[in-house]
Amino acid sequence: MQEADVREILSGIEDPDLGTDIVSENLVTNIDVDGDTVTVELALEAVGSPTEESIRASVREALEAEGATVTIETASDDGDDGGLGVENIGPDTESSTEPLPGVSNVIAVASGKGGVGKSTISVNLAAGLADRGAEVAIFDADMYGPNVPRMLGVEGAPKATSDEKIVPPEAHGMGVMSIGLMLGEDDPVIWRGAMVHNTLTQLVDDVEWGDLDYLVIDLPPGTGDTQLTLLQSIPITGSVIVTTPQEVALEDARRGLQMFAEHETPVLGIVENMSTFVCPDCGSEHDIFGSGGGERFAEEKDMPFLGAIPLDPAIRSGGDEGAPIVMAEDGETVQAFQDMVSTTADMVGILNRQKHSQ
Ligand SMILES: Nc1ncnc2c1ncn2[C@@H]1O[C@H](COP(=O)(O)OP(=O)(O)OP(=O)(O)O)[C@@H](O)[C@H]1O
Repeated sequence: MQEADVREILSGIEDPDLGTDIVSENLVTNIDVDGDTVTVELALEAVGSPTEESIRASVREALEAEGATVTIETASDDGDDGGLGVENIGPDTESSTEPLPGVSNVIAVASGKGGVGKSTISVNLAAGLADRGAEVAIFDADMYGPNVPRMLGVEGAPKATSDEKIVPPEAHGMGVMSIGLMLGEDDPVIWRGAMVHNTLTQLVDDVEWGDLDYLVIDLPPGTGDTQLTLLQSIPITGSVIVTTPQEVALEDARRGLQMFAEHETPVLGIVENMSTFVCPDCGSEHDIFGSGGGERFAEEKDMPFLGAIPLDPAIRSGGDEGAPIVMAEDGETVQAFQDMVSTTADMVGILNRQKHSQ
């Protein structure tokens, strides 16, 4: 088999989302043929995305059908975009700077309104991605309610390296950094506000994140200065907007969306949290905050809907005990979170592949 034959075979494989073949899309970044052994490098970066898994599987299948022994490498395999000689991929191509070296994707989780479950979604999204083998860290930028350490069972102050970088503590295989780990519990809220401008950007820069597939950032609720500072200072791949089905929360989500639009930050989609409550005693369904509002909102705004998470006391207890429910064995709530993780990773993949094909 020659390189040209491999290219020919691969040009018969279609990207299920973009509708183009993976060769014209520039997804195939290198082909190496040694007798019957073929090594293909693909510019796939969204670890945990079922669609990207299926593209890998199609490549393998197509080449194996021609009798080749196949190795597939992706940009994320060595945690280092440069390692494959792949240039100009990933979310940072347009900005040309890479403020967070070694970080492939930055997902910001936002909400217009407090208390809608933004931290819960951030923690379960991050843990779900890590569970699929991705290198993940989570940054809790919510200085008014820094819940992430508790939700992941992290205590104590982070350590520092000799060159004064902060090493985030680990939980469930993820690095966890939080303003909450730097602040005393009794520090006044007004002081927290004053810290924002000075420290937030620096804090992200000063942390030794290592090579990451995903950095998940739990933004403070609302659409104010803090959020803007973060959006301006970090190359965000895309944001996840969390809302409840309730009308007031949707109104705030609209404002959140406006903020992202003004800063030209792509939105990955909308998550509806605290959707239907299934009574554990009688099994009947109750729409305590309404239902379907998030999905309708996503439709109205022509945004992807990333999933509906039920109102389930097990989510709260998992959060209180430092054990994100997405990692539990089974059940409808776990499945709802798993689906949200899949759809979000798929959306990250689409954004990256779109950029790559341009
Ligand atoms: N789907 C759910 N079912 C049951 N409890 C939930 C659900 N989502 C979140 N909670 C609980 O609601 C509370 C608030 O959630 P969380 O802290 O994630 O919200 P938040 O939007 O990040 O809040 P804040 O605005 O304070 O940052 C927590 O106790 C959490 O465990």
